Amino acid sequence: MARVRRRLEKLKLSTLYSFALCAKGSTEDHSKIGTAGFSRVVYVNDPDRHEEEGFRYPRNEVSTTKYSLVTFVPKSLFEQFRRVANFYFLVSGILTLTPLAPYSAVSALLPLSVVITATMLKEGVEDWRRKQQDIELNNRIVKVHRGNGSFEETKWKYIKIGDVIKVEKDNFFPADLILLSSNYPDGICYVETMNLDGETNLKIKQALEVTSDLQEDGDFTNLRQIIKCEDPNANLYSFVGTMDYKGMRHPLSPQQLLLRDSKLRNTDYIYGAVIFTGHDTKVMQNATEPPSKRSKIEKKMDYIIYLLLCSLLGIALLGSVFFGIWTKADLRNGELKRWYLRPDDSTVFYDPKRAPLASFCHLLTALMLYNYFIPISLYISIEMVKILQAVFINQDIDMYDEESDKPTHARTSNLNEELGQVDTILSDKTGTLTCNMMEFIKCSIAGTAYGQSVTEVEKAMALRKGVPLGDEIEAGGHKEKQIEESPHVKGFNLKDPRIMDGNWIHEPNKDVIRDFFRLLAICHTCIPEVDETDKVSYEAESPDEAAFVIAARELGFEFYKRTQTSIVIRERDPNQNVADYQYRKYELLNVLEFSSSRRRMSVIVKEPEPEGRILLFSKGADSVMFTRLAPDGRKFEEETKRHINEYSDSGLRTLVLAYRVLDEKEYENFAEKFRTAKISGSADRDEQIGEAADSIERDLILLGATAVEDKLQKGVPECIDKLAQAGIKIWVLTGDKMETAINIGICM
Ligand SMILES: Nc1ncnc2c1ncn2[C@@H]1O[C@H](COP(=O)(O)OP(=O)(O)OP(=O)(O)O)[C@@H](O)[C@H]1O
Ligand SMILES: [Mg+2]
Repeated sequence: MARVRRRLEKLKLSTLYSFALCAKGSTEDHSKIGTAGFSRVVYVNDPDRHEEEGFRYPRNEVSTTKYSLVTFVPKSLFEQFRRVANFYFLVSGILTLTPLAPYSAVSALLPLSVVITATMLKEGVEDWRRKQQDIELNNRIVKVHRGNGSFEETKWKYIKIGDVIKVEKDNFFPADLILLSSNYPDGICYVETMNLDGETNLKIKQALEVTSDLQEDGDFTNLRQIIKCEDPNANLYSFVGTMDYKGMRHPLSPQQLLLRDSKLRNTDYIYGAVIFTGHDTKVMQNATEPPSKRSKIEKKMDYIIYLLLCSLLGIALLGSVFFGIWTKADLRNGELKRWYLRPDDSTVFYDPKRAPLASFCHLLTALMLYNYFIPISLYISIEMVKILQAVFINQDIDMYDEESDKPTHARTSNLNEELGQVDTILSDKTGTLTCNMMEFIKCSIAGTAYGQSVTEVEKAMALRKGVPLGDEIEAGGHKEKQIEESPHVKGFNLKDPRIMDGNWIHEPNKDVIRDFFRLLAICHTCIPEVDETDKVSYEAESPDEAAFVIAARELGFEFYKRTQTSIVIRERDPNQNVADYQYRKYELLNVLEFSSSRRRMSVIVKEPEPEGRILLFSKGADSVMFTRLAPDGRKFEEETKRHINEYSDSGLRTLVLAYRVLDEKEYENFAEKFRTAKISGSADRDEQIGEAADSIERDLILLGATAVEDKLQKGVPECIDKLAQAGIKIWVLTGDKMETAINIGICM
């Protein structure tokens, strides 16, 4: 559900682009920078100055408990007496203190206090556990700069705004930080945000180029920076701010923001400046007080108790009325026919005129006498049943996963019975139902379809139609030979002798094929990692993009190196020895980042000499890309569209690739507009950036389309089948093309 919520949030934030990896120096012309809306000022490496200047920021100590020592008793008592029955027992308990009580007050108040104490104890224990967690968290250790380049181990709770801290591999960030540098020369680091959004793929963050050379402890001795940024808010995916450093103002984006509760991975260490602490951090801003969940049964129970209460009142009322009438008659006649009804032989009631009063007092007594109607142990026994149910659930061997050695875990026993009442399941698709391991399986280049592998959806459909999965199956509208499974590279399953092993050079449209794979090798935000044997692997935020760079590598266009201002690709000469490489260094001018609302991303690069052209490479959803083609860039439009439809019918995720050559003048115009938009602090900054990007991503020339498969996880179809048999509806959320989604749905 958290992921679903995040996604809805993502949709809402659709206009917030973050053009973070923008490569060109953005430091010029800082007179234009506005800082409207940036009320938070952080003096980096000078934490004491905030107080002197009158800025009050919270401490980094956090508390997630519901109660404190002082509030525990009143607050939890209040919670207890919000339950109807408990409140009723309280009232009737108080009444037993009066002389009207038919029994001693102890016998009414004792059981009530036992019930209340037991429940309060349970609350207290749960809250104590939370407190222990907080204490553990607040006392974790991190290295903080204490002047003269020395970093001292300090407890998390003592961290202040403006501190420079050093976080080491596999540790959590103690507060929200601005990344200053890492052990990598280009200032990148990898972050796992599982605690924030449940995603397991690593995210890449990158420091500003001006700070990324602060590589050693000693470099921080005289460091002075002023960061101005937005106020604390709960939005995990947006951040704007500026950093004044070395006499220049630089824009900050989510790319430099490291969030509390995320974890540093695959990076030895990073240096960061603290900008939000404690309850100001984004993750704490997101934490709402856990609502006390009430199951349907509990709500129904309240109704039943009201009903019982009404009957009780009815019975007591009826009894009292007759008591009044008969008593009056008896007293008047002086007969003692109904001796058992006669009021006490006291002066107050022993008078026929006082019969109504006697009757009223009888009502109160009756209410106390009959209160066993409402069982006081009701809540307790239901609580016990639920605890037992939770124990059974935890021990259920059918719900134990051998692979990960994990049993089920009932985190809250309040809602057990609700499990049987579920009628709709909302689920995320990518990564939840599917493996999130993209495989490049087909592509359409210059109107020709390549790739003969068979997708899961095609197999499922063939099976459904009763077509044997033999030599030939109908796939993608034309007959294809099914090729034997051979061990293949992870992320790459394109099988087509026409383009493999450098054979693409003999294809009629070889120039388009070359541009297609160059685009795949350049237009993305992946980071390469070269090992000792010169083998390249990739880290990517988006698994789709990882599949693209792997495909490009397998076909001889290896994305080899990325700096903030360049991309190097290593091309294998198709005519020559495999070991022969040609290095092509592209100057990276701008990255127009992907966002869910733009549904596309672009990269602007300058080719190496002799061509030296400025190129815009773009990839995105067919719905946005086809409308952006130039009239003379639509040569392969029809075939490509047809192939895309076939791919989506096979349940593949498709993207359209296109490019454009920019002339110098046009680029300069754009670059100026884009730069101004990026460093502006004004409210419509994002629109300005969007507009600038929009103005250049036009008149594109179509190259082709890619098709990537994301297999369903093991057991998903069976599980969904079982759920469907139980009459449970399933809603799946995805950003895929509709046809792809439908076909995967059918496959499920
Ligand atoms: N890296 C990318 N570059 C360009 N376009 C992309 C990229 N990733 C996705 N798209 C396009 O943008 C559309 C929306 O993608 P988005 O990633 O926002 O969907 P999503 O909500 O994440 O769904 P899913 O979880 O299935 O990926 C996709 O249909 C795709 O066509
Ligand atoms: Mg996606």
